[in-house]
Amino acid sequence: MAAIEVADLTKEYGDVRGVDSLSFAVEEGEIFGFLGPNGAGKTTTIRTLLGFQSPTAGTATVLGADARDEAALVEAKRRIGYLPASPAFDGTATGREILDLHASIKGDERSAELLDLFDPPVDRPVREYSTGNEQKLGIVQAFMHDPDLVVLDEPTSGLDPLMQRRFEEFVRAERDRGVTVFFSSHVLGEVRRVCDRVGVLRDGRLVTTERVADLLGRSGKVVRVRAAEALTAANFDFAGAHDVDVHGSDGDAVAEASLTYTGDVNALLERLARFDLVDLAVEEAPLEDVFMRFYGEGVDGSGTGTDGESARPAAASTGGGGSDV
Ligand SMILES: Nc1ncnc2c1ncn2[C@@H]1O[C@H](COP(=O)(O)OP(=O)(O)OP(=O)(O)O)[C@@H](O)[C@H]1O
Repeated sequence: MAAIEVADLTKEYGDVRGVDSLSFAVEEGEIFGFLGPNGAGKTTTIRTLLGFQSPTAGTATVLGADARDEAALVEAKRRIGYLPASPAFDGTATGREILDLHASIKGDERSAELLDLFDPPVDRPVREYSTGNEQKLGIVQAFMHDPDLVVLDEPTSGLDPLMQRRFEEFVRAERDRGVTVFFSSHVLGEVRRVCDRVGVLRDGRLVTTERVADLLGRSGKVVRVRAAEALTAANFDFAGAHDVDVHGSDGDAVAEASLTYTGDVNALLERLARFDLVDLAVEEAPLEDVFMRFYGEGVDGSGTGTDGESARPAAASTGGGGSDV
């Protein structure tokens, strides 16, 4: 049985479409990343899954419980951990009081261990917490009753890089213990390091669900060439070469070129062997480029779009920079 099953799920807020006919499943014991630009419908999906709002159409089950069946969901939630996008803790309570309350409702198998790891200042009232500390308290709360399924809405927003890495290691270790983790994220580096599979949402619709390894494998390699001779774009006019960029031609002692390559690597080496090479680097395509193809306008969702250039304006509109989108 899948830990989460969503079939034709639609949620409308009056005239506003939250999500539209989503169908996907999250298998037990996997880490599933849920990605999409602002307003794509990630939080809507999560809130509908957990029964905080009812779907307009379609079905969702979590640990076998129908999200519309309150009694079944209450039972299932004992085995579910949840970190909302903006945890709304009672600001007057201390972190410890909040965890104690959670323990009285869902149990406490491991808060001591989690507090050692994430270390929010539990003796202070939450209104004095920084955003990151609030997030750390939320992570402790989500995992302290040792749930089978954990649903996390942007769990690392506000965490410093050290804590982000600690969280990533922790989540992978949880997966290795058999815990299912479903989390939404904008941080592609994190998704790449942590997730087994991803679902990509855009405008309320699922553009793809795919294994991260397959996504990267299919997206090709970034190839950088330095040669002790003039190069022109025509030198790279062969099957599998895209986005060719050549610097330095006649008159320069060394010319450089970069391209994205999606073909057979032996054929690439055969081609490159014709040049007097000074240096060669073949790297995995950055996940940013891969996702921009899905996020960008006019991509059909088949996952085979390769026009990274036309997708870039949409990248800017997501407000992200660096590894965030
Ligand atoms: N309570 C609501 N009432 C009306 N519209 C809503 C409500 N909640 C969400 N929406 C709309 O539904 C769409 C999806 O929003 P949602 O918050 O699910 O996106 P998201 O992917 O989580 O975005 P973000 O990355 O910014 O958190 C948006 O158009 C949003 O404006």
